[in-house]
Amino acid sequence: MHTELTTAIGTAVARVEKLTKSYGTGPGRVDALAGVSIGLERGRFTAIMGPSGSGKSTLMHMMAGLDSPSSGRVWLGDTDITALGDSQLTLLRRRRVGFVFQSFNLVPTLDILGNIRLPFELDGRRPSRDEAAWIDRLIDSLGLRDRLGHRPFELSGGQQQRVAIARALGTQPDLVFADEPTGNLDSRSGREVLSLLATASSEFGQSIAMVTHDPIAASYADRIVFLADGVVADDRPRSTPEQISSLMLALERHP
Ligand SMILES: Nc1ncnc2c1ncn2[C@@H]1O[C@H](COP(=O)(O)OP(=O)(O)OP(=O)(O)O)[C@@H](O)[C@H]1O
Repeated sequence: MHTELTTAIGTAVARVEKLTKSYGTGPGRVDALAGVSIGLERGRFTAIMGPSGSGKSTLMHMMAGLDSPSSGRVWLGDTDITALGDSQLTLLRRRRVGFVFQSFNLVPTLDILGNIRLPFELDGRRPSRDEAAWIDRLIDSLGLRDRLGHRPFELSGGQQQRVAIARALGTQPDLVFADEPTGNLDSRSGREVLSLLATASSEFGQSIAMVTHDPIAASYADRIVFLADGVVADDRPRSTPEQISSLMLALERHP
């Protein structure tokens, strides 16, 4: 039993146990998460799906240390992040977590290279030689080489999201959280971004957790965790968009 538990912790890049989050009190109380226990495997691309209001963003915020749960525990690697204070959480997010948002969240006054290097700047250090080589490789594989001196507003949405991906992958974080990363993109740029995320995981072993309600986006993931009403309603290996759509429809009809 003890060995099994140790193994489970060793292979999970992140883990939540009996996680609950409630907003408000009394009759107006909303139980956004009502007892979620899951582990995300290291090096895998996991999608978190579910109808609107099912608790996806809440779960992501708890796992990324952006908000604290009402009860339960969250581990990133073997760090119990529910035990950390604000300044420790800030450092953890900066060093061990990467973020890709629907709205790109690039800094408009910095050029593309400045945006990609921002996590290092915030950490008060320059990339090491190996990290600089890795960033260089990302710049080429994301097709950003001839854009480095441009500002974000000069780039298309798809290009901006590629910058955000380079920024998130640059520090080789334990886990990259992607929140509806294709929500603001046309379908072609969206597919490109999804392929890049899938490649980051399959080729470079980057662990990724993506929140989405798009079955096509979720079909790029190795695993799909379905939430409904704040609990895990289903948990599937890689599936087709059609299979994912019918599961979503069933959840929306019979939550
Ligand atoms: N700050 C808050 N105050 C009150 N209620 C909240 C707050 N944040 C979320 N909720 C509620 O918690 C529940 C889960 O919200 P959450 O944003 O996690 O869902 P979601 O699955 O991400 O939805 P969507 O797909 O629409 O973004 C919803 O009922 C929501 O209204």
